[in-house]
Amino acid sequence: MYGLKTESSFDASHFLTDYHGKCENLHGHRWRVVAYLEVEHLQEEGTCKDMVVDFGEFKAELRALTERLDHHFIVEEGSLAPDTLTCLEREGFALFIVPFRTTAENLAKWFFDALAERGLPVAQVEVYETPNNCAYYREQR
Ligand SMILES: Nc1nc2c(c(=O)[nH]1)N=C([C@H](O)[C@H](O)COP(=O)(O)OP(=O)(O)OP(=O)(O)O)CN2
Ligand SMILES: [Zn+2]
Repeated sequence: MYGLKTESSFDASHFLTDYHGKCENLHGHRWRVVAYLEVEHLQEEGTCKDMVVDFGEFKAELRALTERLDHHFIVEEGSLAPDTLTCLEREGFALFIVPFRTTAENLAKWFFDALAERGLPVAQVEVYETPNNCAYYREQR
C-alpha cells in the first residue's frame, strides 16, 4: 500500500444544535483538516509515473475545499429561522449551509466525500477542532 498525506486549515464559526453545553452558542475554530490517499499500485506512466497522485493536485484540491469554508458561518440546514438567515446575509455575513449537524465527524465525512468525488483515492480524513481533539472518517475497503 502506498499513501500520501496533506493538510489544510480554515477559520469558521458554528454552533451545535441540541447540545446542552457551551457549544450550543455560536463560536469559532481554526479547523485543521488532514487527508490521506492510499493505492495498491503507483501510476505506471506519464508525468505521474511512480506517484499516487501529484502532491500539487492533492493539496490544491484540499485547499479549494477549505477555502469554501474559510471565514464562513457553517450552519446546519433548518437550525436557524429563515428570517435569521436573511438578516445575516443582508448584513453581509458569509454562510455555508450544510445538511448535517456541524460536528467534526460529519465535516470529516464531508471532506472525504468531496475528495472522492474529485477522483482522489481518499482513505481517511481527520478534522481537528482543537490541537488535541480530532474526529476522522474512513471507509472499509
Ligand atoms: N465528538 C464530538 N464532540 C464534540 C464536538 C464534535 O464535533 N464532535 N464538538 C464540540 C464543539 O464544537 C466544541 O467547540 C468543542 O468543545 P470543547 O472540546 O469543549 O473545546 P474547547 O476548545 O472549548 O475546550 P476547552 O478545553 O474547554 O477549552 C463539542 N464536542
Ligand atoms: Zn465547536
